[in-house]
Amino acid sequence: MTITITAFEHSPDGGKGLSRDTRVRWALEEVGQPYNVRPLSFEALKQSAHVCMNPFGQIPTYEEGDLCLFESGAIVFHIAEHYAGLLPSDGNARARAIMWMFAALNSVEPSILEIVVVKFAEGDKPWSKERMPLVFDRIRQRLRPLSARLGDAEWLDGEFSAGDLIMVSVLLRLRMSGILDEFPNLAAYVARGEARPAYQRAFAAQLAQATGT
Ligand SMILES: N[C@@H](CCC(=O)N[C@@H](CSCc1ccc([N+](=O)[O-])cc1)C(=O)NCC(=O)O)C(=O)O
Repeated sequence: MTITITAFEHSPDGGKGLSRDTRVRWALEEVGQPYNVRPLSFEALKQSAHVCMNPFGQIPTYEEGDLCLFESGAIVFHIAEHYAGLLPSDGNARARAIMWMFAALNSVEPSILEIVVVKFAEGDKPWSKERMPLVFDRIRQRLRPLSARLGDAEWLDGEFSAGDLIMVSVLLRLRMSGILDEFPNLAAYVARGEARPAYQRAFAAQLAQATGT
């Protein structure tokens, strides 16, 4: 069945791959599933035609037959559940891969998103300058144990999985902050994710979308 995802018509990052459709594109590329994209303007995001698919008026969404999903983590999980290549067949290994998806979204991403809050939502507040170092320290409190756990392994738990896909896409948001470079094994882990042909194809597709090329 035809798969259609939504993405920004023009991503504010100019195609750096930071918007969350990139992780869905990546998952679809990893499992070899073709997909269409419905690009949306910021105005269209808030229109009823889209809000009926995502009550928060955001991208990405995922349509396949009469299934309609929002929430990039849930979309990647659905893809991983229904197409081979992102979750191990062994039951315990599969459960651990899903555990790492949740860890990325619930234990690591929130502290990283605080950077965006301080920069864009609170940038004009007198206290935002002193808040940023606190945000950075809370991110380090998450990256330290993650770095220790990964050690010199290639991926978080054996073969590359949806858990790594989500974790790498979460850590990519740190690129500009410089914090990732304080943890060389995490920086190398992210680079391994970016070097995957499926990621390269996903990145190229979102860049072409963002730049209209
Ligand atoms: N939890 C949801 C969050 C979805 C979400 O944040 N969507 C954003 C785009 S990805 C987040 C994002 C946005 C922009 C950049 N950037 O660098 O320009 C990076 C990431 C969106 O639609 N924003 C428009 C709105 O809320 O009105 C999910 O994972 O799907």
